Amino acid sequence: MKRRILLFGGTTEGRELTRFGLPLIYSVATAYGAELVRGAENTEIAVGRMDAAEMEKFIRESGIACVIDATHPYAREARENIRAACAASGTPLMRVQRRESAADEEVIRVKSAEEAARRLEETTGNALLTTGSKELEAFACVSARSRLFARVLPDPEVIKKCAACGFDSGHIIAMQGPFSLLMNEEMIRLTGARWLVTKDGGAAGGIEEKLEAARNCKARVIMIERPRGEEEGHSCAEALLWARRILGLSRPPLFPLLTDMEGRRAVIAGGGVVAARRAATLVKCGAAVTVVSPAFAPEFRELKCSLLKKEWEPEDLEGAALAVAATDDGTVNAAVAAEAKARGIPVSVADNAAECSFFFPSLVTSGEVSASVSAGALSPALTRRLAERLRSVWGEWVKEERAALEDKNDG
Ligand SMILES: C[C@@]1(CC(=O)O)C2=NC(=C\c3[nH]c(c(CCC(=O)O)c3CC(=O)O)Cc3[nH]c(c(CC(=O)O)c3CCC(=O)O)/C=C3\N/C(=C\2)[C@@H](CCC(=O)O)[C@]3(C)CC(=O)O)/[C@H]1CCC(=O)O
Ligand SMILES: NC(=O)c1ccc[n+]([C@@H]2O[C@H](COP(=O)([O-])OP(=O)(O)OC[C@H]3O[C@@H](n4cnc5c(N)ncnc54)[C@H](O)[C@@H]3O)[C@@H](O)[C@H]2O)c1
Repeated sequence: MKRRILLFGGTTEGRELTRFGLPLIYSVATAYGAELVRGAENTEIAVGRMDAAEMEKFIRESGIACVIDATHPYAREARENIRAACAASGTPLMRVQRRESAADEEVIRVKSAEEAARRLEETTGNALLTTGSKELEAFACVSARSRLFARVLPDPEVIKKCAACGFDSGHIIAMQGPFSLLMNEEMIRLTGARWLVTKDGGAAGGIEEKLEAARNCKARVIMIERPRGEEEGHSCAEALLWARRILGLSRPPLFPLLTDMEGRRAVIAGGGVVAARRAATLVKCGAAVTVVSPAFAPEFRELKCSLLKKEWEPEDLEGAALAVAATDDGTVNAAVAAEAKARGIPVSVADNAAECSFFFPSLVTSGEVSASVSAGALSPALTRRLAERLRSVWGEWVKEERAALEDKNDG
């Protein structure tokens, strides 16, 4: 049987992961969620909710090599079922989750939809609920129901549920996001909302557009916080790389963007063997290399670069054309990556391929003639082996081809 990835989606991240032609079974709760990924290459769609036992059976019977859980941060039950099914069937699992949105003092933060409803009950004025249909029952306790407008997905089941919760058609906005700032503003105006209720869905959930629209329309925001005690998930890029490595899938080759580093500042965080190897490559390319680290491997003695004996700090990236994060501390590497990206400096992160804005190549040189080897960041060990073979012949080949060209020009 063909080995495939089981992707639990229904979110922006889930949809994003259907774009790469991975062999997927895309599991989604509603027909509407399925509609959104129709036509995705290599993707079979499974509609409907499953409990843990059904998931385990599905995994065992469908040739599933690994599972990606990209369900909504609030879909706690689905997440627990997925975790249990993977543990029971011994299937590798990666959780994909968007980052939490930044705090805003103006926002009233609550723990649950029920608490949001209680807060609304203490207030007056219309409210636009953008928390989705699953949460609607919680708002049934609000006595003046005509104050409430529900923005939900245009799915027949969802509309039925709205009606069951007492929302008549004049109080339902059935539409698929993402919603722009202008659309949010218009909906707040149309409904005369003085309150906007939202979950903390992170950037991909359109939270920024909601918050700004509310500010502009002078509506107050009630935000339902994410369930506590939950670990941060991985990014789509990490999941993509992880799944490709597990299934041994290829990808289009990386495009080697050749850059003139002569005399330009390159900053490396970390002073171990990986840092030394990268420093050597950059020095060979004529870069002015600065290495920041509390300690340095012996390899640095031979290298012409500036050594700053201290822990890395953000200011170290000042004026850099290129950055490399190669400490043995993942938190420091992540901080280097974030700072470089904020400053628009390309950065390679030695312990996390998914966070790289460029990949450090294996460079094979003879004078100014270079070849760059890469295994598409899928197997650095393969890259290294191939580069070593090429290095053993490269100088000779360059010499021979130069001579052949000269013969041709002479003759
Ligand atoms: C080419 C080279 C340049 C250099 O480093 O100078 C290089 N890695 C080399 C060797 C190497 N790296 C590793 C091993 C042990 C592997 C094993 O044992 O299987 C070996 C082999 C060995 O050492 O023999 C471990 C490793 N590497 C990365 C991760 C993290 C991850 O993938 O997420 C981990 C796990 C770390 C951990 O466990 O924490 C990530 C990256 N390494 C890259 C470059 C980037 C893309 C390369 C491409 O496009 O193919 C990429 C994706 C990002 C980046 O760093 O820019 C150099 C060959 C030098 C030469 O000979 O010329
Ligand atoms: N991409 C690759 O080729 C590759 C290969 C092997 C390992 N790795 C990854 O790269 C990392 C580095 O590998 P290594 O073998 O060079 O490790 P290492 O242990 O030899 O060196 C780590 C260096 O980081 C420095 N450091 C620690 N905290 C620092 C801080 N706050 N600021 C600045 N420097 C700090 C240490 O002083 C040390 O010099 C590993 O943790 C591993 O995850 C990458």
